[in-house]
Amino acid sequence: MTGYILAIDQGTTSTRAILFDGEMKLAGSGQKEFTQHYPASGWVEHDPEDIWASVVTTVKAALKKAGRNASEVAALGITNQRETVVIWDRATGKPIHNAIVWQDRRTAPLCQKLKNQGLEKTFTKKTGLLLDPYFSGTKIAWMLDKVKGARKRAEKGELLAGTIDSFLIWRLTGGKVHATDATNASRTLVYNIAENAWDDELLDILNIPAKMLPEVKDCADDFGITEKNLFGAEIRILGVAGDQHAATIGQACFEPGMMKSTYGTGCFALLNTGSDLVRSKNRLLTTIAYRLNGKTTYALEGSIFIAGAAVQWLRDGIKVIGKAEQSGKLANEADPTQNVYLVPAFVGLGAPHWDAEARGAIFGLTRNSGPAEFARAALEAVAYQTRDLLDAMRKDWKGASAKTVLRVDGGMVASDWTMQRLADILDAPVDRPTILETTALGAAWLAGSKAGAWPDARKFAKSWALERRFQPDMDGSVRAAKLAGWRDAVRRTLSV
Ligand SMILES: Nc1ncnc2c1ncn2[C@@H]1O[C@H](COP(=O)(O)OP(=O)(O)O)[C@@H](O)[C@H]1O
Ligand SMILES: O=P(O)(O)OC[C@H](O)CO
Repeated sequence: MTGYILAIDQGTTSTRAILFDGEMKLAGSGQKEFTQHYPASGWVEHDPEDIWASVVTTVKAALKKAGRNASEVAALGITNQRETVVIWDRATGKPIHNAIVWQDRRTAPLCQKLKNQGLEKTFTKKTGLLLDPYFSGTKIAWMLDKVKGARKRAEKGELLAGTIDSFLIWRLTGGKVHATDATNASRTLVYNIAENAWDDELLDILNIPAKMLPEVKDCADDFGITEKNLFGAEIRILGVAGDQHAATIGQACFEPGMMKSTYGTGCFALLNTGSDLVRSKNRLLTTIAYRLNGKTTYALEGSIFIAGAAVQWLRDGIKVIGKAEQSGKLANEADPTQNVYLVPAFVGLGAPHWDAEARGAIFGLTRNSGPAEFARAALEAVAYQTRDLLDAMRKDWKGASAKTVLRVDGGMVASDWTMQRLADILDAPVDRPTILETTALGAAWLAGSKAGAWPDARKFAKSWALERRFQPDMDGSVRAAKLAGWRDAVRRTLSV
């Protein structure tokens, strides 16, 4: 057996396949973007066939780049965009509808109806989540309601449901395995995170037949074997985790109190709380960080919907930059005496506000405000939002000490300006590792350690290497004034 481990990172806008060698170094990779479908305002869909095709193509590309065969791969790990959900035909493997993506807001009326019935407490107590369209459960209910004959067929056992990992496992194993892992299950709104089981009462409320749901396994577990004809040899699937959970593992945040934040399209911060299932009083989510050898580790999560997407807005929306990497330089040119704030509620606000109806706003414009002030406001918004999450985490759990160091990853951490401003606003150090593909690395570690080809968690954690630490360097009174301005801007943006 060789130590080559393959990771599939199935993200919101693209799929990446990465082959790591026995030294956990990148040996080859492939990436493919796919089409985003916006069939109505606030709706976001993916064609599951596009996703499947991108997976097959990128795996082949990664093997080819590395000059390796599938027979040399000891194991495969899958990590995926979370909450996005597919329903497919058990007999043919064909989806009955496009995948409904995590960003999709179509089930807001259903969530409101359930809230009006006083059910949010029940959902939160059992799942650690909130009644927001973000999560999979109401999306499954919507498809069962709207696709003709779907609920009857689901009741007869003809249809299967699952998050993207589950759909890929079904396809990769040629329809032999219908499974998911505990982290993906914990994002569905129908999984009891204290009992580690699908919850009959919640399934009943949403009218979802239990028989359409996958078996829930540990993150490092036996998820079946890929069909030989796909990649030329069978590969064992031994690791699965939602992308933010895989990044937590890839950043080696194995100890309670450790925290990572990933800055891609959105920003997702996870704080490891160990075996403590912390119930947030500040509208953070409680989630399963990972489940290994039957032992569940929990996390508090703050989810921000717009981070790098605000940089895309600078580039594609108001066209003040040509490339994302120009944003830091432009922000650096902003007039320090102007207090311009952007609240990027383009698709509502996530944690800790959860305001689906709020929309983006900009405050503090003067006749001198221009592209530089807009760029600074967009980048600073990411720092302010992370600060709001950290404050909420500290209020919720004593283990989140004032000494918390943030480990960061994702496309946006390439911006030194943003990382420095993040440290300044958090008043805490920000650590950028040498390996930025932490999500894929986390999935690879799950599979590699299960295969016995990669080191255990303790040794893996020792291999984490710092590229640069950003230390806070802002006067306390300046920080306080800036935070007061931000909080005022958010107050004026909220819809209620
Ligand atoms: N140098 C940079 N400065 C600021 N933002 C950046 C920079 N490079 C990339 N980004 C932002 O990072 C995001 C891409 O990160 P990535 O982790 O690939 O996202 P995702 O996985 O969500 O598609 C984009 O929104 C882009 O605007
Ligand atoms: O695909 P990403 O990296 O934008 O992550 C999406 C998150 O998992 C959504 O919860």
